[in-house]
Amino acid sequence: MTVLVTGGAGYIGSHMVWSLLDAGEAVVVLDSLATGFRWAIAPEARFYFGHVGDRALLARIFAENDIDSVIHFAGSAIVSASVADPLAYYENNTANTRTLIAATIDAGVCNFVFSSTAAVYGTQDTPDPVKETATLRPESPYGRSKLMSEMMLQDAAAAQDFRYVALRYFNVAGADPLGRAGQSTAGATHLIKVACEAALGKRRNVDVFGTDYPTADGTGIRDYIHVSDLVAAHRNALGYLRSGGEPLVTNCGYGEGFSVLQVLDTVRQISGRDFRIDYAPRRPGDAAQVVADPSVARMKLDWVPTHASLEHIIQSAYDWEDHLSRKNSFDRGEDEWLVASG
Ligand SMILES: NC(=O)c1ccc[n+]([C@@H]2O[C@H](COP(=O)([O-])OP(=O)(O)OC[C@H]3O[C@@H](n4cnc5c(N)ncnc54)[C@H](O)[C@@H]3O)[C@@H](O)[C@H]2O)c1
Ligand SMILES: O=c1ccn([C@@H]2O[C@H](COP(=O)(O)OP(=O)(O)O[C@H]3O[C@H](CO)[C@H](O)[C@H](O)[C@H]3O)[C@@H](O)[C@H]2O)c(=O)[nH]1
Repeated sequence: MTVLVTGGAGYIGSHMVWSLLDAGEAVVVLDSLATGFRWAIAPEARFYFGHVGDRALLARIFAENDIDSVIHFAGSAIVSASVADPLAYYENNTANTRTLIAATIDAGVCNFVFSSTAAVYGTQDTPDPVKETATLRPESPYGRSKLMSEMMLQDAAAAQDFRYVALRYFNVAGADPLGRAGQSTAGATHLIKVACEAALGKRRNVDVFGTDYPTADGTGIRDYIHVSDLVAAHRNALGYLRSGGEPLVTNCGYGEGFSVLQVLDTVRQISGRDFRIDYAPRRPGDAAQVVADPSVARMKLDWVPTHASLEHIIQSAYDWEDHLSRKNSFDRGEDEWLVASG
């Protein structure tokens, strides 16, 4: 049995591929390399260069491989970019996901794990950890594009022999403890990566977006989850579906929130380096506070996080950033050649 991982050249997908291979699974990756990297895909995985929206390519991939499950990471993931270009987000996150769901069902494959997001919740009435049953008020086209995909999955599962787990990730950060993968995104906007880059002198400063939120220090609060724990939740989701589990939507977060200023202080402590901080207006589409209630994942998926510490997350993100700084230009040249040659 083989697992198709879309977006397997990206940050989270590349960790997933390593984890599946570690567990003895066969893995096929489909990625357009829009934001991912050929070198980030573990060599033992079979790689198809192309788009999730390409129905003919999907049919070929299903025909050429003994796929029993799909894990769908491919997508566009930046909240502010979705505000600037909403239709691009509805196309890549909603329309292309529809194509993939249809091709998966056509191929007779019935297990589907989907990358959803805490951005489906938006700001809630209370600062309590949010449950899956909360009222959904996405504040950005990104959140809405993912929520529509969840709805398609729900409707498809009601009508077909098709089951899914939608994992609503909170803020994913950190890197593979074995140093094989990490977040390499060019022009990254995620707070922990941005702060590690600043600590290493790759950025001039860090902007704090909003100091007037209704939180203890006025800055946004998020639930940061280590990428290895997130990937473990996907492995459990796969096991759950393969043993006949019913469709499930569940949070993936720890249930503890940290403010932007707390994160920046921790990056300073761990790196031992100071960097410039500027206070800036709120970023469009951002919610004040988003913290998970993780009880459904614990109960239904037997998910037991083992990396739940902000210091540990930041240490691994910083180590990866340091590693990236030392990557030589030969690697970059090789990657460009592979993109050009497809
Ligand atoms: N990083 C987070 O904090 C976070 C939080 C919640 C949800 N997510 C979701 O997790 C998924 C992975 O995010 P990531 O942080 O690894 O992002 P990423 O940009 O590093 O990875 C996305 C990968 O998908 C590929 N891709 C994009 N569109 C494609 C298409 N149409 N066809 C084929 N490949 C395509 C990219 O080249 C890239 O390799 C996304 O769906 C994102 O919305 C991420
Ligand atoms: O340079 C920066 C970057 C971020 N922030 C702040 O830090 C917090 C976290 O921002 P990120 O950009 O790291 O992450 P988001 O919360 O915007 O979004 C991330 O988590 C979401 C779920 O909560 C979505 O899933 C989405 O895919 C993913 O990008 C926010 O309060 C943001 O305003 C800053 O102050 N300065």
